[in-house]
This record gives sequence, structure tokens and C-alpha cells, in this order.
Amino acid sequence: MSTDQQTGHATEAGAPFDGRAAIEALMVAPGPPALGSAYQAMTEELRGFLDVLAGAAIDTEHAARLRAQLAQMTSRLRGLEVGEPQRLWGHWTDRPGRGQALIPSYDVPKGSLEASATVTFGRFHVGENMAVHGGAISMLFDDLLGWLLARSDLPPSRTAFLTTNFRAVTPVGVELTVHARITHVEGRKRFLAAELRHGDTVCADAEGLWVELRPGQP
Ligand SMILES: CCCCCCCC/C=C\CCCCCCCC(=O)SCCNC(=O)CCNC(=O)[C@H](O)C(C)(C)COP(=O)(O)OP(=O)(O)OC[C@H]1O[C@@H](n2cnc3c(N)ncnc32)[C@H](O)[C@@H]1OP(=O)(O)O
Repeated sequence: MSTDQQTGHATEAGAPFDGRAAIEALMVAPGPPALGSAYQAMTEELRGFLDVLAGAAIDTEHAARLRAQLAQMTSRLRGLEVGEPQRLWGHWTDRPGRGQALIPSYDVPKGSLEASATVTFGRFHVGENMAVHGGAISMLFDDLLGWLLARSDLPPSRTAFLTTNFRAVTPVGVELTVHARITHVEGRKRFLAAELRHGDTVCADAEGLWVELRPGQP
């Protein structure tokens, strides 16, 4: 057994990286519940920090002080870095938001072909004029649809394409509703669709294709 230098995954000597097996292994929480709670609370705090920072007007001294504090935190984490399978960030599959701050937290139930959830974007995700950045909306759709598939009983797959339509400005700081569904399955291909609403207004919708990974496919 050796370790893939890039991903940190354990591989049989000479064996190629297996994407399906790696995704299946990631469906289990990466640590005990107490660590999961502490880690989730930490990522929610980070999310709040990013939102406040993105909306704050600070002076030169404040910016320099923050930089120094962030540099200290970074250096405390150096040396604790691990490979992808051991990573905690975003891998708390038993918790809403999964312990990440890349996109807003949401929760969908296990084992269903369609799901609705609520989600709130903060100022970290503003593009301009208090509208959510289009890339952040696409990222939410990619994650939500990928996660819906990962939680279904279908084998692991990966996004082949995702098309997003921006129908109306998506507001920041208010609760939005997302609806995601697996529309049909054709061999290894899974077609999915999603919609993001603010009340009765459709802010954005998306459709995409996920392709099931073949055994042994990276
Ligand atoms: C999903 C992960 C779940 C993880 C769970 C872990 C724990 C929790 C953590 C987190 C979960 C949250 C969720 C995360 C969400 C993020 C997801 C991403 O960001 S994924 C990264 C971005 N996507 C890529 O990097 C793909 C790169 N592309 C590929 O790897 C390949 O192109 C792949 C697998 C998509 C397809 O390649 P082939 O070789 O397997 O298949 P071929 O033969 O090309 O296509 C099969 C069929 O699909 C059609 N097809 C393929 N690509 C197409 C396209 N772009 N448009 C239209 N058709 C396409 C083909 O025409 C073919 O159709 P015919 O069988 O002939 O009918």
C-alpha cells in the first residue's frame, strides 16, 4: 500500500486512484460526534466572519491587525494538513452544511429523488448591488444536485454539465427556497434540475447532467 502524493488516498502499489471508492468512503462522518459539533460550530463562525468582513469598512490599522491575526492562525494550522480522505472540511455528511463555508448551509433528507431546502446567502457572496454572485448560485446548484445524488441510492457520479439561468436578482440576507430533483436516469446518465426562489419569485434555475463513474475511474 502506498499513498497518492496529490490526493493522500491510500492506493495499492501501482493501482490507479478509484473515484467511486473514494466517494463511497467519504459518505461516512470523518470523526466522532463531539468533533463534528465543534467543527460545524467553527465553520458557522467562519461563515459569519466572512460575511461581516465583506460588509465592513475598516481602516489601515484594523486591516494590518486582522492580517497579523490571520497569519497567526494559519501558522498554527500548518503541519496539521492531511490528505483528502482524512480531511474534515465539508465531509461531515451527517450534518446540515457538512462543515464548510464555501456555500451557505442547507440540508436535504437521505434517499429521495427530490428535495426542498432553505438557504440564506450572506454578504460574502454578493456580486454587486446586494445581488448574490452568479457563480455562487451555480456553485450552490452544483453542490445541492451533487449532494442529492450522493444521498440517493444511485452509485457515485460527477457533474458533466450544469446550465444556470438567472431569472431575477437573488437577494442577500433573506431566506430563499431551493428545490432539486432527479428528472430521469438513462444508463450512466442522471439528469437533474433545480430552482431557487425568493417567495413566489424564481431567482434562478438550473439543469445538469451527472455521469456515473465506472469502477476504477478516477
Ligand atoms: C459528486 C460528489 C459526491 C461526493 C460525496 C462526498 C462526500 C460529501 C462531499 C460533498 C458532496 C457535495 C456535492 C459536491 C458537488 C460538487 C460536484 C463537482 O464539482 S464534480 C467536479 C466537476 N466535474 C468534473 O470534474 C467532471 C469532469 N469530467 C469527467 O470526469 C468526465 O467527463 C465524466 C465522468 C463526467 C464523463 O466521462 P466518462 O468518460 O465517464 O463518460 P463519457 O463516455 O464521456 O460520457 C457518458 C455519457 O454522458 C454524455 N456526456 C458526457 N459529458 C457530457 C456533456 N458535457 N454534455 C452532454 N453529454 C455528456 C456522453 O455523451 C455519454 O452519453 P451516451 O452514453 O453516449 O449517451
